[in-house]
Amino acid sequence: MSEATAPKIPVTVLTGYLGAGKTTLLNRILSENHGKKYAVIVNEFGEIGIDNDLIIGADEEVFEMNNGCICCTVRGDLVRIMEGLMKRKGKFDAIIVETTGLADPAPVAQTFFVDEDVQKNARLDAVVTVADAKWLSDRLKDAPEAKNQIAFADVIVLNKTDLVTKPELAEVEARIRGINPYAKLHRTERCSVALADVLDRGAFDLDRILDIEPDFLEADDHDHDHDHHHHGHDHHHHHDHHGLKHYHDEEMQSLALKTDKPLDPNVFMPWLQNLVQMEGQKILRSKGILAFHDDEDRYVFQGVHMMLEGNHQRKWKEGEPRESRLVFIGRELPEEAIRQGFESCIVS
Ligand SMILES: Nc1nc2c(ncn2[C@@H]2O[C@H](COP(=O)(O)OP(=O)(O)OP(=O)(O)O)[C@@H](O)[C@H]2O)c(=O)[nH]1
Repeated sequence: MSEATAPKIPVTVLTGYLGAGKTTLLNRILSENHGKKYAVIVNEFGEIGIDNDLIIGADEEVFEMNNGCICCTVRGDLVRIMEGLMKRKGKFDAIIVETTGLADPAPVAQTFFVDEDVQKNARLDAVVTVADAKWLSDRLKDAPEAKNQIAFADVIVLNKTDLVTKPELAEVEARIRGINPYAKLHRTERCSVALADVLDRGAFDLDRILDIEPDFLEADDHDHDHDHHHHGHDHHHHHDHHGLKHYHDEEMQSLALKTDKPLDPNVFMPWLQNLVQMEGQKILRSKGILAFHDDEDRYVFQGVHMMLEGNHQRKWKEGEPRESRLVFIGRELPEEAIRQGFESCIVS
């Protein structure tokens, strides 16, 4: 097939606020028996890549864009990775981009319309937003990214229905519908949706997006304004690319910890539980891969506010450095206390 008539590769943008279930959905997609080859691009907030390690699916190629939101700077990265993938066209059936929970999906979606090379070869199939039934209502009050993620969605996976009552679920669904009445919505536990409900939807609706963002198709250059808005006590950073707004929550911090010495599980687990119990309002998200003393298996933990989950994931591989890596994401993180607490869990 000639370049001009070759079908464009569908791209699914997977978004949703911190801890909503994006990686859970991605893993579900990748581990199904779909017979397709996906390229996955992940973008993480925080200095140490942990998500990359939590994505299962041996066959997929995972490209990592680290540090920061997919926005003015990281978008260059996205374009570069996309261009690299296009050179290997035919090797992939589809591309999935998992954004950080703090990314505004608008500039990501925009890349597929304003970058000429990308636009020639790929088409945005759908923006799929995972919404956390337990925490979304709170985040709609204090995180503009969360609202934009809902507004831009073609498909919404309203996840963690197990953590809320029926009336709470109806309430959060009504809030979502107030922002986006159009998206197809699926209520899920552990993101259990049929693949066909999220992939190859042909759902991205440019006209609707132009209603929300009239300047969506304006290619931006480098002269963006930076101004600051105060939303209540929160401080957000707002770029205006010829009218296309996207936001950064400048109070959001990430704290990464690392050690190559083993941790004592009998000290670490109570410390972590106590920490998220006490500071779970400020710590929105935590996760880590841990090497415990006298333990042949890697331990993975995940936290969203004060809720924690953890399990042994697999054996440490031969030659793999037995290193513990953790990240805490939140506002006003008690950094010193966290560092000291962590140090005290190291077996000396
Ligand atoms: N109770 C409950 N927990 C869930 C559900 N879905 C996912 N989780 C848990 O929520 C946590 C976060 O899930 P992830 O899939 O890592 O969320 P994410 O959106 O990729 O997180 P970030 O990439 O850090 O923003 C994990 O501990 C999951 O096991 C659900 O339906 N119910």
